[in-house]
Amino acid sequence: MADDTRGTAAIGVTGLATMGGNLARNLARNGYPVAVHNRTSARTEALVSEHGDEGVFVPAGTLAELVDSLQRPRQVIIMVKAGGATDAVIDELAGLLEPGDIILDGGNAHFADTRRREAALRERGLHFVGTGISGGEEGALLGPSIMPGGSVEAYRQVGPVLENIAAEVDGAPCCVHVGPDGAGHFVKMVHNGIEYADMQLIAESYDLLRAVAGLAPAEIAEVFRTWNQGDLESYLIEITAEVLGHTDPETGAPFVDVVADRAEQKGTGRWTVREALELGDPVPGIAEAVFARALSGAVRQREVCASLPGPTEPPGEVRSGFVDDLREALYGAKLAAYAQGFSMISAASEQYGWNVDLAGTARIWRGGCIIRARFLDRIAEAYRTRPELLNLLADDYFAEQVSRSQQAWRRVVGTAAAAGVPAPGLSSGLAYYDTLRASRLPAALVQGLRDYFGAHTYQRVDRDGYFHTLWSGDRSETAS
Ligand SMILES: NC(=O)C1=CN([C@@H]2O[C@H](COP(=O)(O)OP(=O)(O)OC[C@H]3O[C@@H](n4cnc5c(N)ncnc54)[C@H](OP(=O)(O)O)[C@@H]3O)[C@@H](O)[C@H]2O)C=CC1
Ligand SMILES: O=C(CO)[C@H](O)[C@H](O)COP(=O)(O)O
Repeated sequence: MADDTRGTAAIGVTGLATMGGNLARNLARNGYPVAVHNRTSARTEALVSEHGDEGVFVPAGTLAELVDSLQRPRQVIIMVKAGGATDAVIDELAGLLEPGDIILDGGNAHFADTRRREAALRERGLHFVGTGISGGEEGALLGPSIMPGGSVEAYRQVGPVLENIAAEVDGAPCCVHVGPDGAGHFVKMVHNGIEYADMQLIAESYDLLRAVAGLAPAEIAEVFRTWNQGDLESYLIEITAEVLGHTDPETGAPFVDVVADRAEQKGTGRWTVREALELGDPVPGIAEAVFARALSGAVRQREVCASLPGPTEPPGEVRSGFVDDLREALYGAKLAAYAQGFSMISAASEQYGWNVDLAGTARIWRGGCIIRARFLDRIAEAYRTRPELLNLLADDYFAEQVSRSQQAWRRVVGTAAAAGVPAPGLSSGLAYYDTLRASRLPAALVQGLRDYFGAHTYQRVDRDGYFHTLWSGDRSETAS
């Protein structure tokens, strides 16, 4: 296919489904002649026939043709299914490329796979740039948020292209070199974890507005539209209003009522929680969101438990101000979820020596990506002024914000419990906040119990060292 165009394309894209096809168009629209390839060539042909007038496309029937059509050093973006498919494409490409060429994986790869791939390709003289890309179909076309990892040298070459096709906020591209090897995919994984938490909190708020305040979906859409004018302004709040305002054309029912109430997941939320457990850095809001999806899909368990009793006292009159309280609770819980995500990135950065710039991360999430939100400006500012900030909620601005919200947040969690409406995200966010601010935690008792049954020892508040009480003896204390 590509004989007459050999060596003419600036960059190649293989994998032309939703994301890769639109990313290729984005490159072409920005003036880059782009070589395009897909395992099933019908996709390549469709892309060129439908969008060939948007720029210069060089169709390739095979990966060898794709590589042949690229200027040196070659740059190839892979946008295929994560996992085995990505390995298969990398293996084939690596055999076709030369030292100094760059492979960029823009799929949702696990960062550990990216570390392995980067090390293996480095041995062969190839650069591997594991890159988080967020923004879905529209973002890929109009400007996503781009989170590239890999070496500084590779970024020097491919970075300007990525910055040109990324979303822009205040004149700055939503793309920054996140750090070496798997840093880009790690940051994208956490982005998705926050995405899970954020959507769960929004869903709980919708549920409360419906079950407690008695509003209809179209009315709730209006509430979200109003909320989107203030501190909560974000892409997810904006599209919540769209989805809730939509009516099923077939039945005339609210769209949200004809969709099965079982949330699916591809895995990045689960990965986030698993990695947080490994790092020992807690992300309860993200974990609750992952578990809430799993529980929604536990259909048989839900069936056998469906007749269990709910609150025996009828819910009282809905307080005036409940909707405002809920806005505050949602805001506070969202801040807690973002605080957890940033803390986790910071922990991984230390563990793997990535030196991730948290302010830069917040900046590139301000546009293009699914979790873009007005308050990311403030998060960027918080980490810019205090890069060593241990928890976002300890930043002066966010401490003030959350202290404004917390009383309403408590009322909402209490109302949800009294009404029997599950609110795991809102509740766990509040527990996270209260745990962080507690002067003394019951972890002391946990330590005592561990020592009682397993001689696991404990530390004391009044002197250094580890101690054990002879629980089944005379209960004297020994230093260990
Ligand atoms: N969809 C989204 O909103 C987002 C997706 N991503 C990530 O981007 C990547 C692409 O996503 P998306 O566009 O949705 O596409 P899919 O994840 O649905 O993957 C489909 C693409 O992968 C190709 N493919 C699958 N198996 C193989 C294989 N063994 N060898 C070669 N090619 C293969 C398909 O080729 P064929 O046409 O021949 O089947 C097709 O081009 C994924 O890693 C995804 O996780 C990232 C951000 C957002
Ligand atoms: O990467 C994304 C956006 O940033 C995808 O939309 C995300 O993978 C969706 O995940 P899931 O299917 O698990 O909800």
